[in-house]
Amino acid sequence: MQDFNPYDMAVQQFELAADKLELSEDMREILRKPKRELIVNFPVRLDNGRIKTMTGYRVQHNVNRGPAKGGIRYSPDVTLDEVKALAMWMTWKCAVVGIPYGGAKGGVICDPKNMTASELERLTRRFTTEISIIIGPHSDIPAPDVNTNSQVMAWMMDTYSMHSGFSVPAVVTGKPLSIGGSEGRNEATATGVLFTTRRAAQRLGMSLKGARVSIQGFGNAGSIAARLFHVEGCKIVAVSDTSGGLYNEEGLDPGAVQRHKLAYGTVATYPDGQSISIADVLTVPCDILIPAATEGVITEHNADTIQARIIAEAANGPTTPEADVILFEKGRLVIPDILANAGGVTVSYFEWVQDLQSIFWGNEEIIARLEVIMNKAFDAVADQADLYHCDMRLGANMLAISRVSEATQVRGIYP
Ligand SMILES: NC(=O)C1=CN([C@@H]2O[C@H](COP(=O)(O)OP(=O)(O)OC[C@H]3O[C@@H](n4cnc5c(N)ncnc54)[C@H](O)[C@@H]3O)[C@@H](O)[C@H]2O)C=CC1
Ligand SMILES: O=C(O)CCC(=O)C(=O)O
Repeated sequence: MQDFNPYDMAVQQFELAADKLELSEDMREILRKPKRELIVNFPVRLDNGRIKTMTGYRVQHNVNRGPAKGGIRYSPDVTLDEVKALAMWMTWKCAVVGIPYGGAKGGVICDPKNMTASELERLTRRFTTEISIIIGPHSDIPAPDVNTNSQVMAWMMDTYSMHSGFSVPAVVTGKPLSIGGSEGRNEATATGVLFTTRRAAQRLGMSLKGARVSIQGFGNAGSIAARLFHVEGCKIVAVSDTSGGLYNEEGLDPGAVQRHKLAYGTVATYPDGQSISIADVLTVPCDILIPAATEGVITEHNADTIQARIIAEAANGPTTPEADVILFEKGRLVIPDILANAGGVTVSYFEWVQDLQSIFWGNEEIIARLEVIMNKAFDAVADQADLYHCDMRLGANMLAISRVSEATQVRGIYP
């Protein structure tokens, strides 16, 4: 894993699709690099009175189909190349589900688990000020990602609004409902994973009732997926977080596991299951695997041992191109990240539209609209994959890249 570079991987995936599309070298030159990369170093006062200089990034990959859109992550592991990869994947994701955005992503190198709420608030407010030169409701709209949540979005919205002199709710999505957030956004990523998995299961003639599900990562995407798949009738046989994994072939109660995590900080010590390693969660006997943590976890070293029939990528970039080849040869159906987890950004789009109009929709309407978009995108990607006899990642990337390339072409390139 030492040499793993998410941006190299994203470019490799891009070139595979560009080759298949016979995309011109000129167009590749435009699409392969991010449009803007902002690096900010900024001081944050810690609770002990000391100042720590933090480094953060905001990268806008492409804005030809609309304003840049994408989450902000807080983690000690954030790098510029990771943010560049995530921004590129956002461009393809928005194109594949047909919402009018380009792609962006942001991140701050920090250790949020060892920071107090007031330190995180000061960090967020200062970071927002630093990147306010490129974000805005019509230019670049952040959202939550790893280790950020609706409270962080509220601080971002408030800080941006303080500088504007009036409230600008549409500058971020994933906000609390009380300040212009949307019904359904918190559950949206996992809901989209469920909708696309349902569609995949239908294609395979597989029932979700009683299907065994293993989930890596138990945060926003993973824990809510556990709940929704459980309600769907699936058996959640394994879960994990950074402290370890847990397996129970009879099925875990996601609500009880979540309460345990809230009380003890991890799922790994939940008593009603057998402790397994973080790596084993990917390879336990199951029908559906949901990587919902981080990049580069399914590689040529473990792809062969994955038993799931469907791999629904809630996480961004969990599977390397080498692993994709193995999984395809073994007949595993991978629902690629830019499709499987696009429910999050789709409901973010609904939130932004509602904020701009100051008219708000009910949860039922949100879910119904989301299902239409996810099903349509799934079918388009599956048809593309069938047509080109390739896996769904290549199908999704081809579809997305052709849409972005068409928008770029039609807008014209200044000589
Ligand atoms: N939150 C959202 O709306 C969206 C999130 N995603 C992606 O989903 C993934 C998870 O994001 P969130 O759930 O929002 O983050 P989160 O911060 O709420 O949860 C992340 C979870 O992953 C666990 N984790 C991290 N590294 C791990 C590892 N190596 N092995 C096992 N567990 C590990 C953490 O302990 C935590 O439980 C990320 O790839 C993110 O980019 C994608 C689309 C939207
Ligand atoms: O909701 C959004 O705008 C973006 C969420 C995100 O960062 C992602 O889809 O990876």
